[in-house]
Amino acid sequence: MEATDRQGKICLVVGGGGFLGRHIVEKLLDRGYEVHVFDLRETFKDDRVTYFLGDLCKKEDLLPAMKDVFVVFHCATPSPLSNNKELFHKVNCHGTKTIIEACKEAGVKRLVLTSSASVVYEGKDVENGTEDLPYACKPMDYYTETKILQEKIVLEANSDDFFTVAIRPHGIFGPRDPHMVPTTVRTAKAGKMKFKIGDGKNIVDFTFVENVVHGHILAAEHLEPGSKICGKAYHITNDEPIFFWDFLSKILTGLGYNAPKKNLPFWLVYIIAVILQVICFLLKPIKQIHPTFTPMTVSLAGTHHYYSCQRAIADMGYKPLVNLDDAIQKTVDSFPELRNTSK
Ligand SMILES: NC(=O)C1=CN([C@@H]2O[C@H](COP(=O)(O)OP(=O)(O)OC[C@H]3O[C@@H](n4cnc5c(N)ncnc54)[C@H](O)[C@@H]3O)[C@@H](O)[C@H]2O)C=CC1
Ligand SMILES: CC(C)=CCC[C@@H](C)[C@H]1CC[C@H]2C3=C(CC[C@]12C)[C@@]1(C)CCC(=O)C[C@@H]1CC3
Repeated sequence: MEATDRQGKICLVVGGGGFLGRHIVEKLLDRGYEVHVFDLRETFKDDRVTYFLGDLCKKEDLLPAMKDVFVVFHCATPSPLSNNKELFHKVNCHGTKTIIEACKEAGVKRLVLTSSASVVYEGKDVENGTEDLPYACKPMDYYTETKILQEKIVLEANSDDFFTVAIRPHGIFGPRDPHMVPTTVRTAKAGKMKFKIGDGKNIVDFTFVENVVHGHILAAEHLEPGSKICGKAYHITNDEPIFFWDFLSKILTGLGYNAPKKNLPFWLVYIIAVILQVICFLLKPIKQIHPTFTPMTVSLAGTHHYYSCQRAIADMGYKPLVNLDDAIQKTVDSFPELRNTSK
């Protein structure tokens, strides 16, 4: 899309106050779009942005933000590492249906959903997985369960006059990441990152946030009547699968922490995670506990899960803008507050 074509076009980023959302906002502004943000919380101020505070589950909150909007980016979610079944279903399922209703009522024609490559993951190895893989029959957590339902809702809404597409990133990291890097450092500081889970040879995709943003904007600019991307899902990765524990080690050593050297059997850690999950369930009426090591996170740490992005390359001309080594360095440099000062 030419620069002149973008002028006057309004993009709405639902969840634009979050990690990925704010990076999408910044890139849209750089490319000359007018940008609205819709979020529960105002996490930043920018005179170029019109910020709407509200709950995406309420159509009356959404409609004012949708006036004259060219495309909606929906990247809102409750925190993926929480375990609130009701909230996940409310926001990711009911909320997404509400966004679609509001789009149609406001005359918005385009919706780009941030889905997740994890919609096909159920704790077993996925090696160079394509978008044709079936959805997970037994999702490992409520987050994944609702991301599957959410993607189905959005892709099924695609029609001759309402164009939808789902972007499936995997393992997003980068500046202002609230999940990956802070959790890794917190786990290391707690002395729980001394061991690799499994043999340390499981290969995984980690995707730099700027590449995820690039995939989203490419999709929005290809989302036209008759386009082959309409109603489809696309993996967006760095296209550089890496040993999971090599990636974490680069992040940890880059921030001055020791990388795990020894190995623990995968099955042993997984059984401990299951026992922890049962204990947390029994304690729920007394105290909400969110352990870092859950069956899901342990599986992610001990199995292969990397995906082919050939469909995005072929259909949208996607190409990662930042390679993994540069991305890791940019990320480490962006977290001075997480650096190990005790060495
Ligand atoms: N972080 C990762 O590694 C991956 C994330 N994703 C997807 O990327 C998207 C963005 O994720 P992150 O930026 O990491 O999450 P985040 O937690 O940083 O941002 C989510 C935003 O959604 C907003 N939100 C939540 N409920 C809302 C509601 N009811 N109304 C309005 N706003 C609401 C939050 O306030 C927050 O600003 C999500 O859809 C997630 O499923 C997909 C693959 C990997
Ligand atoms: C074992 C351990 C404590 C590792 C520290 C890193 C983890 C916090 C991340 C490693 C893989 C990440 C991941 C996600 C969240 C953070 C990790 C578990 C997601 C679940 C985030 C939301 C998604 O859509 C899928 C991601 C898969 C990878």
